[in-house]
Amino acid sequence: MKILVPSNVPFDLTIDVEGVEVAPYVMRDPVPDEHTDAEAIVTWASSGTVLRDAAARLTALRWVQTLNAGPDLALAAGFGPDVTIASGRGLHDATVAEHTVALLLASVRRLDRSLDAQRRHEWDRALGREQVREQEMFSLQGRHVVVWGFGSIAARLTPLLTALGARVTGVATSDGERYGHPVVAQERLSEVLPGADVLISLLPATPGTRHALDAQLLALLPPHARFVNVGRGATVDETALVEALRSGALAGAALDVTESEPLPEDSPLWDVPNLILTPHVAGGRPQGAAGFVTAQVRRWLADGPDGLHNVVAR
Ligand SMILES: NC(=O)C1=CN([C@@H]2O[C@H](COP(=O)(O)OP(=O)(O)OC[C@H]3O[C@@H](n4cnc5c(N)ncnc54)[C@H](O)[C@@H]3O)[C@@H](O)[C@H]2O)C=CC1
Ligand SMILES: O=C(O)C(=O)CO
Repeated sequence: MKILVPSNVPFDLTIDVEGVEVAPYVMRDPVPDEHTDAEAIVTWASSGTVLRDAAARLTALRWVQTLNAGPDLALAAGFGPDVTIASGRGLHDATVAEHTVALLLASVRRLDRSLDAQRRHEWDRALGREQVREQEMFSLQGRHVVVWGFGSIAARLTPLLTALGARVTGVATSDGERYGHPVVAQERLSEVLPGADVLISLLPATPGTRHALDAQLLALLPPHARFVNVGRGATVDETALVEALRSGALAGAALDVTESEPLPEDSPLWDVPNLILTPHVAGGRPQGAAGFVTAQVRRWLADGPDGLHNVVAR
């Protein structure tokens, strides 16, 4: 079996399995002609162009292993029906969960205002006084946090939130349990949101989640609430979000992801005062990628597509 593995990633991706030829390629460049007979390819944060090139030229391809938790780019690349796509679900749980907590605390403690004041060399005690106003700053102790798109990352995030004293309601595609946590179906979101202090979205980008958070749902959140998005930007109607933040219908938001990335220079999101932005950095590098891919290769050799974990398309 021949598997294409990127040679220019800043983490260990050594795959050493008997009977497997590892063919290196440079991520962001087209796959070299001598390796277009590969049966499998490992990708990480690859651009759509490279993935589409692979989809068009790798005629023997049967398996795409992305190291991203979100499979959206690989799914959109147009791989044929004989190609199994598996995601890197689980490889980013710790970093994304911690970044989510960082964004949430930054928003509820109005860290953005303190940092602005620091840059101006101002000791802004008004912030301390505003702490007593519910709208501005609050503690997570006893608060209700709704986590929408409850999966692997949410399972890692939940104990961090409960350690801060928050109560977590998970929302998924159907009622039941995910990773040992009870979850409610997305149809019940409108019942849950009026009692939420925080809404965190970890929704993947799928045709069904486009602009899932719209003006109607935003209007259900109480005015002191915060919204944090670490899933995908396309799941939010950004025009409605900006309107809710500017009108005071929503006290604050923190986003690691936006519908267009990089965020266009003329986007209104840059200048909304109660909005914190980080440039899609929650995930960073996958943790334990070499061990994960090696295990996936062994599963593939033993059972083919049926053996793979994290299959998102087949
Ligand atoms: N900002 C960043 O750097 C990163 C962002 N991500 C994003 O986080 C997402 C989640 O990652 P994981 O937890 O690993 O994925 P996961 O697949 O374990 O969990 C996603 C959950 O969302 C649920 N879901 C899908 N559509 C839904 C809907 N309409 N309503 C309610 N629930 C719905 C799924 O059933 C699943 O339980 C990824 O798809 C990716 O877009 C992931 C890693 C890094
Ligand atoms: O893994 C993902 O899906 C990410 O967004 C990381 O960049």
